[in-house]
Amino acid sequence: MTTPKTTGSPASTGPRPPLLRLDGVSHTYPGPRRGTTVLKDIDHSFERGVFYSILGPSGSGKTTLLSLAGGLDSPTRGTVRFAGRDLTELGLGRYRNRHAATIFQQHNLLTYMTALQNVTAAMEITRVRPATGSRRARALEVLEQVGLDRETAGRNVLRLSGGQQQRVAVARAVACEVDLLFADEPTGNLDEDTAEGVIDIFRALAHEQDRCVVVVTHSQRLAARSDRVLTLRRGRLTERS
Ligand SMILES: Nc1ncnc2c1ncn2[C@@H]1O[C@H](COP(=O)(O)OP(=O)(O)OP(=O)(O)O)[C@@H](O)[C@H]1O
Repeated sequence: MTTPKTTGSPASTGPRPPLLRLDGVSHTYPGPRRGTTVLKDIDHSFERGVFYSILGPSGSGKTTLLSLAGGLDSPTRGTVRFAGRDLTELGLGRYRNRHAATIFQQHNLLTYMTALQNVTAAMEITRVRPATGSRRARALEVLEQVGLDRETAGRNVLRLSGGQQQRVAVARAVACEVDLLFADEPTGNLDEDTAEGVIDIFRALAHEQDRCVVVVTHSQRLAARSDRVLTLRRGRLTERS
């Protein structure tokens, strides 16, 4: 998947906009009185080639931030821009199908499909054309990378353990070859070795394939292996120097 090189008029020659830019982003969930404001006036850029982690206490709004950045919801105030284009103008569905993949805490796998079919179906939606071989072959390769062999790949996802389902979700997002990959606690259900393997994949996506990877986590270990550590607290996002 490629990022549009320019925005605005074809004649524009200014510097390239950030891959993802949040400007004045605030988010309030409806509720009694004025509702609950979870995110407050967040300004931040996410760039290619960088693996970010976002830490923060439970309930601080990490998942909310990820859902706005991943185009699953729109902020109540402010803008989210992909390569300079407002997501509402680009279309959230189009953004999710072409440019951003999210690994959810609940995996969100299609439960009537096998692990392999979950990966190939997502590749079809994002129109991935592997450099060599078929989508099926590429899907099996990525599943293998996350430690799932052919036999496991051919099983219905409901017949997999929680950790195996999590790995299918990681493989599905990786195989989509989009510019931005978001993940909510992607190593939460995994043993140490498998978790390290998943972190290795995220690092390689950022550093070798120039993608942007943003991971929400409670794991200091994962954060220590990311390039930039952000902290969300009381609705504000700050970067650890
Ligand atoms: N759909 C919703 N409607 C109303 N309130 C919500 C909704 N989703 C989340 N919240 C509230 O927003 C706040 C932030 O939730 P969020 O899930 O973003 O936090 P988090 O930092 O990801 O938490 P955790 O680390 O426990 O997963 C919480 O107080 C939560 O109860």
